[in-house]
Amino acid sequence: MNTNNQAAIRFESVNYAVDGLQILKNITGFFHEGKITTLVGPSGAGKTSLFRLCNAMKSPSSGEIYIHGKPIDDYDQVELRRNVGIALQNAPMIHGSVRKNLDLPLTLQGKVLPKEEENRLMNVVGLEKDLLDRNSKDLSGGQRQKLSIARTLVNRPDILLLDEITSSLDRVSQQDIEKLIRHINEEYRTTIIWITHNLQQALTVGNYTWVMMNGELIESGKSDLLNHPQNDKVKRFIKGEVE
Ligand SMILES: Nc1ncnc2c1ncn2[C@@H]1O[C@H](COP(=O)(O)OP(=O)(O)OP(=O)(O)O)[C@@H](O)[C@H]1O
Repeated sequence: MNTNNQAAIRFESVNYAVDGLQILKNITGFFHEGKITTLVGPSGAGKTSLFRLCNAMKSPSSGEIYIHGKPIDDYDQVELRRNVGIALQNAPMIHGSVRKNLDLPLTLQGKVLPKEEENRLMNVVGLEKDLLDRNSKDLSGGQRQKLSIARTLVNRPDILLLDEITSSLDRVSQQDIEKLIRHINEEYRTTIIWITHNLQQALTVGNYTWVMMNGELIESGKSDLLNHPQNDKVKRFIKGEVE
């Protein structure tokens, strides 16, 4: 298998330890370019830690990570953070208007986001442009999450890391966000890696899945593996016997 051509991110024997505690253990695997891969596993499995390595917030203790075939250390940090966007569970906002929050990635670079681009991004995520002048604290949970995704898209990342972005939302907003992420994936061919605790969501939105437990990548493949896991630990996790 030629993994280089297909891999947006590739891990080769990656270990990650903090203060002698082994958090990620010998991770080898890759995330398919242009596809949606979900990352599932019990609490504390190491999913968020893996994300921190993907955008170089942290470095592995040993092993190699490649982004589009190039070692992660060969990227300029700023370039890497633009290519690899991240959206978080609680969609953290700065004080002030929706516009101020949307423009933030460019403001931080001393640049201005053109009005047309603001309107386009609001439209992509399905937010009315009238909301731009509202205070971000007045948005609903679903709207905040859409704004957080729009803000991530400002830098046109080709890889998007999503950490539990729907877990605090009601069912309708959750489905709305799922639709939006599928749209972004199809329209821009963005590679999506999505941490979720919702196995049904992993089955419906993901093309592929990684199951992590206790710092290890236990099973990976097409999402359907969640219906027919091979590994006994994964079987127990799916039955809800491991939280
Ligand atoms: N900086 C750190 N110092 C010490 N321990 C850490 C640090 N970061 C993570 N850990 C530990 O590493 C393990 C994996 O944490 P991580 O947050 O990556 O798991 P997770 O799968 O994302 O969990 P959850 O689903 O609950 O968010 C946990 O036991 C956590 O306590």
